[in-house]
Amino acid sequence: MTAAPGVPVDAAMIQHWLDKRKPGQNKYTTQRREADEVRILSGVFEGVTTGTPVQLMIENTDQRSKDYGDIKDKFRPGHADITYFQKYGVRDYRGGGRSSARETASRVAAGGLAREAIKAIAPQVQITGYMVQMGPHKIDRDAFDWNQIEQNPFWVPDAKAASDWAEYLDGLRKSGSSVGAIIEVVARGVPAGLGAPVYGKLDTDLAAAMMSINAVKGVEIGEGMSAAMLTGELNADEIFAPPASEDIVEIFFKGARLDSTGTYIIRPQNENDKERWFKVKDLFHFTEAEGGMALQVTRKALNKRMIANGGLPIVKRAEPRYSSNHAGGILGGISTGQDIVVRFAVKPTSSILTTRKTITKTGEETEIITKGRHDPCVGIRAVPVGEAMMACVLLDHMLLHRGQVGENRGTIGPDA
Ligand SMILES: Cc1cc2nc3c(=O)[nH]c(=O)nc-3n(C[C@H](O)[C@H](O)[C@H](O)COP(=O)(O)O)c2cc1C
Ligand SMILES: C=C(O[C@@H]1CC(C(=O)O)=C[C@@H](OP(=O)(O)O)[C@H]1O)C(=O)O
Repeated sequence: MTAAPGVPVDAAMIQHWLDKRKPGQNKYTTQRREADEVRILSGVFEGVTTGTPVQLMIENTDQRSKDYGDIKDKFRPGHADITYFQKYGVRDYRGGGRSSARETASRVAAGGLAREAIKAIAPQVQITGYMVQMGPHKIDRDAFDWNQIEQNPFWVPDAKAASDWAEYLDGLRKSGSSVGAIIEVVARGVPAGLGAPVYGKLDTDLAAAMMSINAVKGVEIGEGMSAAMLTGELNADEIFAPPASEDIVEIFFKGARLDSTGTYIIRPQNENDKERWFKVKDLFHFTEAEGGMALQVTRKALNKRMIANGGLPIVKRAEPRYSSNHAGGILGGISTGQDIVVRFAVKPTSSILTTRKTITKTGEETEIITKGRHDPCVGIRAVPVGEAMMACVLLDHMLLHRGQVGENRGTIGPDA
């Protein structure tokens, strides 16, 4: 993939996300053991992207083709064996091969890099995925807790669901069956204005990206399919002016810079006054601005010391408020500034230990059971994959937006 030049990145940052997806971490996923260790082959020099293509490598170390020996002339119902044969005329039975979700490791690696690049442009953006349904079992939205997501093997924001699902999936797994799931991915802090009319819609690209993940059979944005049941009044996300205390103050520090230790060196307008130079360590999210660095705070959080240290304040109106988010953060293909909410459904794993009817390559009817090491619910490991696709699409749209309109955008307020 190609990222903008100057994005700080190293293998450990990418590895963090790969570790969320890698197989064999608990009894609820495939028992294939892969370290999924990433190596950066090109495009990064002295800890930053150079702007040339970044090539990453993850090796397969635990493939076991012999597991597929029994089904080498048969097609697994629900997997891609039959369509690959119909298209290419070659039955490569060694695991899923090109159709295997082993490939999703590379998506997560790319997503790790995309996250770092997004951080450099819009540090407030947070992308989080979680499961909202496994088979017939839904989470309790009233019990939603962001802090729970990392605390259980299913990435579920509801502690009770996590323990109920553990028992449910264990039973299914032991019986040699599998089950489908729904994953929700939310991007918070995305600025309004990403996406373009007709051919470059943000929702079109997000839907395509999510649909391209193995086993995905449905994608929804915001209210999604349920919008069909609403009236216009119920679906309207009503718009309100934000309170003045929420106004954003952008403070520009002329000549400020980030030093090699990750410390922001801020200096007052008077360059000779060395006494008053001060250093700020990672407390605030500064962004690079022409001739210095800028910091955005709410009017409420504005502190006099920032101005005393040479910051030049420009007040911007806060974003409009909405009564609800049926739109899922996208209207007319363009982000509204609200949370971007995408859901996708994955089908149950097709490689199961229960007998199913199928045919052979030569057309005889037969039966099949699929042994080997398979995920009883692919939804679990699809969570980091969905997050990665969200990151890649958002980064693409941030760069497209910047290419077309620069940093300008329509600001709602008295001067509009
Ligand atoms: C993270 C993840 C893990 C998966 N693990 C398995 C698996 O262990 N066994 C299997 O048969 N399918 C698995 N799948 C699904 C197959 O890759 C997928 O069904 C297959 O490529 C056919 O493509 P389609 O379902 O998109 O039409 C997994 C999918 C994902 C996203
Ligand atoms: C290896 C991974 O998942 C694989 C996805 C997969 C499939 O059909 O999609 C089938 C299994 O592959 P194999 O039988 O070759 O071990 C899973 O283990 C991975 O995600 O890294």
